[in-house]
Amino acid sequence: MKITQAYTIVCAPGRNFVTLKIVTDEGVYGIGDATLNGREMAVVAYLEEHVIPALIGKDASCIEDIWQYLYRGAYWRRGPVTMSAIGAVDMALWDIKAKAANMPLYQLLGGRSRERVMTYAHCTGKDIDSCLSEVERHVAQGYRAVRVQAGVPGIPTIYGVAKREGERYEPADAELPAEHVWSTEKYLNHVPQLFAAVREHFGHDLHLLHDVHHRLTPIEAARLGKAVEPYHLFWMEDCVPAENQESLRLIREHTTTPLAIGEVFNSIHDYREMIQNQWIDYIRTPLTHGGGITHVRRIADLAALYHIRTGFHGPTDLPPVCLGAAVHFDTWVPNFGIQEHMPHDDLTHQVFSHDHRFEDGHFIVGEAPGHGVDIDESAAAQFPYKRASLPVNRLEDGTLWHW
Ligand SMILES: O=C(O)C(=O)C[C@H](O)[C@H](O)CO
Ligand SMILES: [Mg+2]
Repeated sequence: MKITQAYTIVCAPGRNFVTLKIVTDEGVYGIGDATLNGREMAVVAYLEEHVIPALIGKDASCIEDIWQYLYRGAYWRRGPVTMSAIGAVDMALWDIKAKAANMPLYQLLGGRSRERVMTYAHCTGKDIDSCLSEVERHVAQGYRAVRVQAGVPGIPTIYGVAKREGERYEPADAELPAEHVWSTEKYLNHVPQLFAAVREHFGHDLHLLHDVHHRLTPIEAARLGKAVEPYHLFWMEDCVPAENQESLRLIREHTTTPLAIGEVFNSIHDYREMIQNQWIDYIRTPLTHGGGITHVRRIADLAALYHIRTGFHGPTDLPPVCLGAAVHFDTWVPNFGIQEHMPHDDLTHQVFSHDHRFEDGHFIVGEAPGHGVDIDESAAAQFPYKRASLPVNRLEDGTLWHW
């Protein structure tokens, strides 16, 4: 089964998405996601200039060899642009293989390990009270797990909190990066109050998650982890930027709050030290940014040796293609933890169809061959690309701060 054609489709039904379509001489095609939020066109250029020309004529069934060719065979390895490009190819090839075998992807991966996939929703509010209403709304929809983020008194804008009540937040909310102000002290004093209020109103059965978006130093993260221990979070996410993996050791030594990390990691090497030292509890890399199913499966297998589970990134900036493939992966992977779920809006669903369904806080995988997601190219053409950027952060004295 030879690859005869491959091309990218860039569209912005509400926000930017990059899709790779690979077509074979047998008429079977596959779809892969190449969306790297705020850096979309860098991946398009990498695919069009360096990957697609090398794919034409290759045997689409040789997923492993093509992966090795694009990764091991490249002088410049790793990094989000390269790994997202490889991820898109890999996802499309698994889609093709599963369609050719007339199987849903999860069957090809090894079959189901569970009936349904637990998800967590985003609950945000400008203050604690509006956050509590959002939690109530999501619990009424059936969610068993919620990520809770609230505005902090004295900080004008907090990333990850919707601008208006009942809305989603948009990570890439301006053509050029907006500038936010950050105060670690105000944040650290406020978050424990938020979780105390949520536990007081909703009891102890609901799973609670929180995302720090890399804003803390290791000792500050240790302080936050300890402070929220009475509210037993499901996880505290991305509490530090982790170029230095060893920083997780310090946090781990101080707190029993479980730690999730890695939505910006792209390779098993970004995790190796922290997995082998058991400094984390959940891996976050989505299939797109981690080189696809072939590579993320290896990270998950390494993690499983140390009781570490998956908790894939799934905001609206990852399109239904990535989410659809993730639902198959989540249905199969033995060490599944949870799946992030930020529902896409109607515009996105005009462009992408999917076969999985959402029920009672869970995803149920579909039975259509492949990963079950397709793109309507003429609908996509109605929504052209628009440059959009994530914000930057400065401390109150103007110092540029971490993501
Ligand atoms: O969903 C999350 O956990 C996020 O942190 C969202 C990210 O900030 C967003 O995807 C950045 O593109
Ligand atoms: Mg996050």
